[in-house]
Amino acid sequence: MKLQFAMDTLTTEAALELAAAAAPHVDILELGTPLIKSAGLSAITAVKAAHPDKIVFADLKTMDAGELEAEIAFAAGADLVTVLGSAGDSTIVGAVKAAQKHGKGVVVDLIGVADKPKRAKEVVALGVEFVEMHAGLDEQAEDGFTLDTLLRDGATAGVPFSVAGGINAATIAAVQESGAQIAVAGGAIYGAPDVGAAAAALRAAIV
Ligand SMILES: O=C(CO)[C@H](O)[C@H](O)COP(=O)(O)O
Repeated sequence: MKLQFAMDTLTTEAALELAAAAAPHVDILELGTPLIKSAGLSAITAVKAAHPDKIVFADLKTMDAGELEAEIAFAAGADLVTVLGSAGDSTIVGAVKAAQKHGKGVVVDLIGVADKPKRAKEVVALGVEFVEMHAGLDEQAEDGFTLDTLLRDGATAGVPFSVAGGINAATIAAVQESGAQIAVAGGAIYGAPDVGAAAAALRAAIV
């Protein structure tokens, strides 16, 4: 299972600092949606330039204009971009078209989608690389939140998937057991006093 570090910060400088500390322990460096909104596409270029050996993931969460939004992120250096699963098929197909042009990939984020296994199968048939079984920061803060539903949805979808939803050192083993190809961790790494050590601990928990 690969480890993806979601850098939910607001400046390119902060992202570069986080990436430098975590990079030895992670496979994928994600520029979080707030970072891209705050710093712009140049943040993608800066992270890719600093870490050309890593997969750079631009969490665009595109809902419309799929081809255009994916195109500008790939041109800026992204290897993977996200489109929302609640977007129309034509938006996803547009992003896939841009990915094919650049030899890159599209990930569909299933945040907010009620029937995640059903939508996962549909979007993989449209040509996306994998889906993200995702509970966002707000959903994680709701009473009674648990990762279990996401893990069950991933296991039953029958397509390649990642999981994101507050994964930490205590829960990453369950993510791996669910069959996920990628575990996404944000707060557990960037919120730790020692970012490198936190990333290393998550890596060590993957068997
Ligand atoms: O995309 C996101 C929020 O929409 C986050 O980057 C994702 O949820 C991973 O961060 P965390 O591990 O803190 O949940």
